[in-house]
Amino acid sequence: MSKAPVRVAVTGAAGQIGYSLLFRIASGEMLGKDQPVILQLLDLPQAQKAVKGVMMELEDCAFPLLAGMIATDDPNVAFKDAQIALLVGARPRGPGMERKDLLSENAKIFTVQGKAIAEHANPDCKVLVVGNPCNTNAYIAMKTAEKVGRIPSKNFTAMLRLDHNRALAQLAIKTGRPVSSFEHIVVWGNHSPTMYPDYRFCTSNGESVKDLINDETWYREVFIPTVGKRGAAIIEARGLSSAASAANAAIDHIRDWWLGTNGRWVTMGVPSDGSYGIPEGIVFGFPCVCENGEYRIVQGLPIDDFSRERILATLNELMEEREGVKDLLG
Ligand SMILES: NC(=O)C1=CN([C@@H]2O[C@H](COP(=O)(O)OP(=O)(O)OC[C@H]3O[C@@H](n4cnc5c(N)ncnc54)[C@H](O)[C@@H]3O)[C@@H](O)[C@H]2O)C=CC1
Ligand SMILES: O=C([O-])CC(=O)C(=O)O
Repeated sequence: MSKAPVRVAVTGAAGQIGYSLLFRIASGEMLGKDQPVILQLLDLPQAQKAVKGVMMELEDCAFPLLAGMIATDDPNVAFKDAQIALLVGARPRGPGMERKDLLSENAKIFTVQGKAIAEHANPDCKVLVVGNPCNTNAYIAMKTAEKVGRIPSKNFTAMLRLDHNRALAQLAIKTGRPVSSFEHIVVWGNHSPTMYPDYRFCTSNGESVKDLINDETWYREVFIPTVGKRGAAIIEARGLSSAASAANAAIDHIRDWWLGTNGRWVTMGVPSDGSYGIPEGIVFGFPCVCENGEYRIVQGLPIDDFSRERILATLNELMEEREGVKDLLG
């Protein structure tokens, strides 16, 4: 017997990430090739015509797993009974803008959507915030939802997976080894240039990547800034922010959370439970493993002086962002 469809809400459905994301969800790449889905698409009133166009193309793919879809500009309708909510819709960064510039503009969206999720979504809804600044937007949605109290706070996550994937790609290029040979990369902190891609635990076919590369200057002066500033480099090159790679990372994040990682580490932005001294509730990139639809922060990793400094820098930025939205949260 076929499985009951899973309701997946996607905001910003008419946008460039939406255009890469929706087709892959409908084809089964996110929840599995035997899992039907119903897409619940949210966008602004002025984007409804474009959403209809995307739905026409989804129809034309004749995806066997696409069990239904709706388009709406009402968050209460979009999140109704959703088991997964992908919050993509927000204004993206243009050339020369930093993520901070987006903070106040996009923050309001996430109070409205956090409340709508809390009131209408499935009580175990898994939320991934992609729209930037994604860590703080996830924090805003979580805090707003906490006032209603139906959805566990730990279900509000932010997308650090693109940074994780970017770090893997840079290591593969540097060593000439396949991406699939690497394990145990971590990207700590904020999805911003302060993030800390940490290769100290990373192995390739069981060998230490740090020893293999054996070049601390490359690590500190090339690898870390290349990964941290990759978003800006894409904007510079394309004139638009990353979209297909962002959609791919969103698929990876939810797929691993939903189906498990078999012990592999993945980076997820999750509300801190106090691990590694990160204040509770701050949405922070941590190494996680996923099993049975739950994630768990990998514990007990040693933090040396350099790492402590980097982790504190990205934490301080997140604390400032939190301070910046305090008034919105009442
Ligand atoms: N966390 C990450 O790694 C990444 C995050 N991003 C972020 O993802 C977001 C979306 O990027 P794109 O798809 O390229 O942008 P886009 O401008 O192409 O699309 C955004 C869509 O969101 C819609 N939208 C705006 N406000 C909305 C609201 N209140 N409710 C529902 N829909 C709304 C717009 O109408 C538009 O259709 C941006 O914030 C961008 O910075 C992008 C790449 C990576
Ligand atoms: O940099 C941006 O604004 C888009 C983004 O988050 C990324 O590509 O990492």
